[in-house]
Amino acid sequence: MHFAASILTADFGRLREEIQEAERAGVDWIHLDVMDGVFVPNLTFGPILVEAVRRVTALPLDVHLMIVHPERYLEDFAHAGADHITVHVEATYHPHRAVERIKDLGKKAGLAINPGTPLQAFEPLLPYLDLALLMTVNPGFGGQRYIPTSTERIRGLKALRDRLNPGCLIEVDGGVNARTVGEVYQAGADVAVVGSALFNGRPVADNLRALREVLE
Ligand SMILES: O=C(CO)[C@H](O)[C@H](O)COP(=O)(O)O
Ligand SMILES: [Fe+2]
Repeated sequence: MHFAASILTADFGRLREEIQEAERAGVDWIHLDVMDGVFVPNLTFGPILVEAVRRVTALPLDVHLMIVHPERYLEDFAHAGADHITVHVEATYHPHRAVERIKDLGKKAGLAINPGTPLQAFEPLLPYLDLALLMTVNPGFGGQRYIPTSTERIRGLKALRDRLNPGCLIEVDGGVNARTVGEVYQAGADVAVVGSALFNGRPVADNLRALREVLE
């Protein structure tokens, strides 16, 4: 399983050090949570920060857009250095158009769904996706508890993915920690986003090792 480190709960006053520590610890991707205060009840950052992070790491930048009408900003995030761009199916009238635009920009395209959205929302678009992101908390904040019914949804998504697009990665986001990572992995996740279980004041390497030990 791959780990995408979400910087949402990192110390932004020492973001360079936090990211470089995560890179040395062996995380696979850096996950950037973009929030607009409309789609979710929180505000974070935009392309300027993605560009700054691009300058401090060579790891793939996995940009999770929690913003309404994300098509307005796809080009900006692509130019800022995003490698993967994920939009929410609930945030746009035209998710297929957004996914095609991301691929035209030369980036890997992801589609995300909220915990309250039926899995079937993935069905028409799965053949076009590089990433299918399943939210396992309500988007907006780090450090929330994993919603237990998500595990069955991961299994369902894996069945859909295996049938419609075996090359698409299943990414799970929210509440992944040493207590939940085993069940997320067994249910079929390829990538786990981890925020507060990695950036919490303790060394990132120790935190990542604790997650990997569960999987062994
Ligand atoms: O998209 C997100 C929240 O909307 C974050 O990626 C997610 O919450 C990660 O943080 P944690 O691992 O602490 O749950
Ligand atoms: Fe996220």
